[in-house]
Amino acid sequence: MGKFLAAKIARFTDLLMDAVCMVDAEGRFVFVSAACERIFGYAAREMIGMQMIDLVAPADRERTLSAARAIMDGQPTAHFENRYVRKDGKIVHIMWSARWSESDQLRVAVARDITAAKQAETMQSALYAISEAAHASDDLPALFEHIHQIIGAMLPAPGFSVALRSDKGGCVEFSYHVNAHGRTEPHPLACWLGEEVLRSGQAVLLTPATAAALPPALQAAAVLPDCWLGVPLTTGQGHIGVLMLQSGDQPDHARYTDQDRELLMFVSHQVATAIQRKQLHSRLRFMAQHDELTQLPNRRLFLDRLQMAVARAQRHQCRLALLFIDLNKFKQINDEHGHACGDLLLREVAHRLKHCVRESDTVARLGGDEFVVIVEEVLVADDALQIVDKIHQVLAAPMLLATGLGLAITASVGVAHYPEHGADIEQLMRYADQAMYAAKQMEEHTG
Ligand SMILES: Nc1nc2c(ncn2[C@@H]2O[C@H](COP(=O)(O)OP(=O)(O)OP(=O)(O)O)[C@@H](O)[C@H]2O)c(=O)[nH]1
Repeated sequence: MGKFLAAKIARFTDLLMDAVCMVDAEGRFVFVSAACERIFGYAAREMIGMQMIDLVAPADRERTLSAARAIMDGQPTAHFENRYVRKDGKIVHIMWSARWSESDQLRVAVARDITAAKQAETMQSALYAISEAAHASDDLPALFEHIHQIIGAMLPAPGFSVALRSDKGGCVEFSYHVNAHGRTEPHPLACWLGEEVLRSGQAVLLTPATAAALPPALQAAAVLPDCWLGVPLTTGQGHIGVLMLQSGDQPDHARYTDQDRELLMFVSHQVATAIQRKQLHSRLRFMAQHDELTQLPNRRLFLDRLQMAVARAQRHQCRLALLFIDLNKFKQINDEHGHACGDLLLREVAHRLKHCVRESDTVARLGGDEFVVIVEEVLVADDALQIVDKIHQVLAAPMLLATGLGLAITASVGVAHYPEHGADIEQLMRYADQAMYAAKQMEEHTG
């Protein structure tokens, strides 16, 4: 090829969508085609003489240097991918094909900007991962942790919060909150951001440069070197909450950009749907396991809990007590004051029974006016008897119902102890039921 033609071709490389670069043995750019300015943001004259590695994103430097060494050892590379930091601080994803020219002592490389394709791929896999997480997570806290991991793989997210619209009013309640130091109280800035995003329904990007727009009390906090990004969680029912990221003390190029905001907005729809699905699932599960009137565990959940409590007591060789409680003459209350008044009384009884035991013990409603209590870690039989006394006392205190009526009620209580009165749940329940029946007989004779 004549010298004249070669010079012409060199000029045509400016037309290429891909960039052509030449790097010398010391790793400095000696030639860059015009496309480099579009991809890297530096003019050709600025790039010439720069160390190639200085432009590579720090996390990819080691990998890039070892690929460069392999190329210089005579192994041409066709699809090497790494990330560069543009002059404006944005990250670009590049796919390289490169070869070492021994005679020219130059590495000749063609670079393709694959950022858009990479982002689409990232977004696609994040959307898929979020919908998978909605199935794989047992409950909302587990789902939030999953979502934190998924979003943390796309964007820096040492700080991550999900705040949901409170049932009680228009404001937000933090359902998940982690910052770079672990789980702490939400920062006042996070609270403000949550309210602001929910109020406006718009994404908000807070950087130290935008701190002046904040309420004066928060401005000092926002001068920290980190960025905040909040996006609404939107479903068909409107804005159900806010997703917030906090960058932590990151170098400039790791701060959030408008691109990140768009990415998070896009993903947030999937997150909102996943949260809503999980909330609905949790509500359905709660309804299947609890009594609608008193919100206490129902018979099914009680049987599960009793089974587990007996297994635990067996394993640790400790005791437990099972209390069967049946209200006395409850039918009369219904008959004299009406069913609605009976309902209020059952609710109040449930509330009082719960206060007779520890949080870890179970109070359940078997149906009608029958309640049960599982008391774990009972040391001596007397412990359970003290609880029985307490139950009689709390029920005897008149219950001021919403109707203004004050009613007192008594109950018959039967107690079964594990292991003395039964080795399994059937035996224990039979014993407690009989003991309760005996107590009722006694009550009827004496009362
Ligand atoms: N208000 C209300 N009443 C209920 C509910 N479930 C069952 N009942 C009523 O509870 C009453 C239970 O009657 P009984 O088993 O005879 O109980 P009791 O009147 O306390 O009789 P003793 O236990 O022998 O003292 C019945 O009248 C049922 O209709 C409920 O959810 N709400």
